[in-house]
Amino acid sequence: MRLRHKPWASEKISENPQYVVAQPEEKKGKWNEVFGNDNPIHIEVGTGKGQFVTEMARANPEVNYIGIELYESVIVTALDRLIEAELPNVKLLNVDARHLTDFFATEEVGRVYLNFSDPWPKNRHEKRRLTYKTFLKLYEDILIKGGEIHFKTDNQGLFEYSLMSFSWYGLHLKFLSLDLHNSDFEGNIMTEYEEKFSAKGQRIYRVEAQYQNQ
Ligand SMILES: C[S@@+](CC[C@H](N)C(=O)[O-])C[C@H]1O[C@@H](n2cnc3c(N)ncnc32)[C@H](O)[C@@H]1O
Repeated sequence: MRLRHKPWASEKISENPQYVVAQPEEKKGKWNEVFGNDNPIHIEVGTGKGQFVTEMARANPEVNYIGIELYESVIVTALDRLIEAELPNVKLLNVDARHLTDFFATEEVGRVYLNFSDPWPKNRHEKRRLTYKTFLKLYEDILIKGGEIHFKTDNQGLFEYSLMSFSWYGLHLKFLSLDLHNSDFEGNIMTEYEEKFSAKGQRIYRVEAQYQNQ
């Protein structure tokens, strides 16, 4: 993700706490109160400019979505999208996913989406990959029993690594596709990166990984 310095982003984010939730650690264990219903909560880690969470929220009003993004200069575009969409079932958090357990209680999250996560191809950066074992432990700590990670990427190396990491952790792999756009998967909602890479002819890989802790 190419980052552009946007000095006004911080102000815009703090002016819109109904979309980019301020002090999210105070909402830990209370997200259903924030949304005002008992619907499941699905999170996207590394949400970028927010197309996926916004369109998922529009398509699935019975699910609450939270997009998590580290950079203000990126999340501010997702914020514009949410202001425009006026949907009650989607929020954003401007936080580092390394601290997910500060923001969500045990079994508070129904599903984790990882879309086009940064590949960090160098071995010495393995720990930064969002499918590294320490992240899988964080997701396990906040997901419902038998919860799932739904993962899409165009990056073959990251996909192979992630399949091994999921398997090593004991997750059960389902609906594995090596070419999502030429598969029988229905209802795919594209992310910004997915649109960009598939337009260049890149294949999209997808898998669902389920924790075996029911
Ligand atoms: C390659 S972009 C993909 C964006 C979007 N999911 C898509 O498919 O279009 C990855 C995003 O993940 C964010 N990200 C990476 N590590 C993160 C972390 N530890 N916590 C929160 N966001 C993170 C990056 O800032 C970047 O915006």
